[in-house]
Amino acid sequence: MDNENKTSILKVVSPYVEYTDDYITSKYKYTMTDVNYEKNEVQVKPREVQLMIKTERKVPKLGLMMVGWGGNNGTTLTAGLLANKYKISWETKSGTKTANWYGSITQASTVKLGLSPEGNDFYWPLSSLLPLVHPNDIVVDGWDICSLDLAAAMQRSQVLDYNLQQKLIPIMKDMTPRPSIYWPDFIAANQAERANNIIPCNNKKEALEKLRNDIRDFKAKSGVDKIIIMWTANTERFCDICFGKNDTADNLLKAIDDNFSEISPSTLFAVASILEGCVYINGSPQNTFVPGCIELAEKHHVFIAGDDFKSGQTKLKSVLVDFLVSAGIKPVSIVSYNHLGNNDGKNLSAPQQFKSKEISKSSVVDDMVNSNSILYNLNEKPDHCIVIKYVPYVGDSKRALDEYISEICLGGNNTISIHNTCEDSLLASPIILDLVILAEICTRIHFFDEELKEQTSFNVILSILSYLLKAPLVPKGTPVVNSLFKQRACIDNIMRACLGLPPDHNMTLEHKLPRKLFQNGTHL
Ligand SMILES: NC(=O)c1ccc[n+]([C@@H]2O[C@H](COP(=O)([O-])OP(=O)(O)OC[C@H]3O[C@@H](n4cnc5c(N)ncnc54)[C@H](O)[C@@H]3O)[C@@H](O)[C@H]2O)c1
Ligand SMILES: O=P([O-])([O-])O[C@@H]1[C@@H](O)[C@H](O)[C@@H](O)[C@H](O)[C@@H]1O
Repeated sequence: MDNENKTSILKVVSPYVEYTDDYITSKYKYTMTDVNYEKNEVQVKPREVQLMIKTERKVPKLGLMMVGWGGNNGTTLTAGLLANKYKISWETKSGTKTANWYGSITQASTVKLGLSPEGNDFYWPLSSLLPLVHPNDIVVDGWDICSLDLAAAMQRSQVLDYNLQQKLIPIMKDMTPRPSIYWPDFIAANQAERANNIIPCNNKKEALEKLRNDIRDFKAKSGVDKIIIMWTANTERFCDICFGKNDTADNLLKAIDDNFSEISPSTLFAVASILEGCVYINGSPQNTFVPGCIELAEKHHVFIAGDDFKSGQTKLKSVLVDFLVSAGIKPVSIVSYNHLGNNDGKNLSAPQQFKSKEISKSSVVDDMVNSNSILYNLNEKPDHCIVIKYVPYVGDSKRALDEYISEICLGGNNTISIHNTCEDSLLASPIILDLVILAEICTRIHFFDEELKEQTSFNVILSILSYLLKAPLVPKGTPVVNSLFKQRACIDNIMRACLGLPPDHNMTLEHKLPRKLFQNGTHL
C-alpha cells in the first residue's frame, strides 16, 4: 500500500450505503442457492434476500477478563498488549526487536477491496474495514487459582525474551489475578501445587455470586462499557450431560443452587458471564457449553463462542486437508504428534484432560472429508491419530511432527511430513486478541429484514469466530466449517457486507475478458 493510502480513510460510495454519526447502514442483497431433489434431477435455485445491515460506529471502552490470567497465554497476551501500547523495543542476540501483532488477522492482515486505477488488486487493512476496538484501549483483568502477580507469572512462563520481560516487569508486577474457583476433579491432579488463590465459598451458589460480583467490581472500577470474558485456564475433563441437571437453563440454575457436583468451573464462569450480560469465549476444548448453558445464553441474548483456540498444528491441518481433498487427493492417514513442556502440556499429560484435547484436535477434518463423496464412501474417514507428550525441557516451545499419507492417481501414495517448532503462546495470544475484537464488533452489528420489519442480531453462538477455534460451536442444525480459508472468507465477506460490498468471488473476469466489457455496469 503506498504512503498516501496509509493515512486515508475508507468510504464506500454507493446509493445503498449510508454513513451517519452513529451508524453505517447498508442495503444488502444476500444471495444463496437452494438445492432440491426432483426425481432424477438435482434442482438448483439461486435466491436473493434483501437485508439491511446496521453497524454502530461508536467503539466502546472494552474490558477483557481472562480466566487463567496468570497462565502462559494470559501473561503473554497481557505482555503483548502492553508492549504494543507502549511501543516497546528490546535487544536480542539477533538485533533490536519491536512489538507487533503478527498472527492477528485484525491487526496484521488485509482484505482485497477491488481494482485500483492502475488495474491492480487493491488491499486494505482488515483493522480499518469497520470501527473495531483498538488493542491499546483494552483494559485487562482476570482470575487465577495461582496468586502470582502477572510479572512473576510471565517470568514463570518463560515465553518472552529476557530483555522484553525486564521492560514489562515494572508494569505487570502490580497486576494480580482475582481468586478463583478450584474443583480438583476437573483438571489434572498435578495442578494442585498452583492452587493457592481460591475463593472462600461453601457452595456453587456462593461461588457464582462471587464471580458475578467480581465482574461488576471490574466494570465499576475500570469504567469499561462492555466486558468480554475469556476462558484461557486449564483444559478440563468433559462434563457428563445429566438429565434434569444441566440439560436446560432452568435445571442448570437449580443445579447450581443445589450444589450439584457435575458443574465445571468453566461452566460456572459461563453462567456468571451470561447473567452479567458479558460475551463468554471458551479457549479450551472441554464441553463448557452444556445444553443448559446454551439455552441460558439464548434466553439472555448473550453471545458465546468456543471451543479451543486454533493456533498451530490444527490450523495447518485445516489448510492442508482442505488443499488435498479439494485437489481430488485422498488423505488416508493423518498422524499429529507433538511434545511441549509448558503447564498446559503438564495438565494435558493427565488422561481425561488429554481426551478433551484429542476430541477437539480430531474433529477438524470432518467437514472437508464429508465434502467429497468421490474420494470417500459414506462414513469413510482417514486414520487420524493425535499424540501429545509432556517434555518439561522444551517449555512453551512446542515441537509438532505431522505425517499425511494420501492416495494419488494410479495407485500412488504421497507422504507429506512436517516439523514445526514454535512458542505455543505466541501463536495463541494474537488469536485470543482477534476473538475478543471480532466478538465485540458482532455485538454492534444488527440485521433488519425490510419485509418482516424486524431487527435481529447474530445467533448467540458466534460461529463467525470458527476461523479462530479448533472445534467450532455452531447453532443447532447448522454445519460445522473447519476449512480455514472458508472460515476466513466468511469473516471478510460479512465485514464487506456491512459496507454494502459484494463478496470477493475471486473470478476476476475483468482480467480474463476484454476490458471493454466492464467499462459500464451499474453501481450496487
Ligand atoms: N497455543 C496455545 O497455547 C493453546 C492453543 C489452543 C488451546 N490452548 C488452551 O488454552 C488454555 C491455556 O493455555 P496456557 O498455555 O495458557 O496454559 P497454562 O497452564 O499456562 O495457563 C492456565 C492457567 O489457568 C489457571 N487455572 C486453572 N484452573 C483455573 C480456574 N478454575 N480458575 C482460574 N484459573 C485457573 C492455571 O493456574 C494457569 O495459570 C489451555 O486449556 C490450553 O489447552 C492453548
Ligand atoms: O492448536 P494446535 O497446535 O493444533 O494444538 C495445540 C496442541 O498441539 C498442544 O499440544 C496443546 O498444548 C495446545 O493447547 C494446543 O491445543
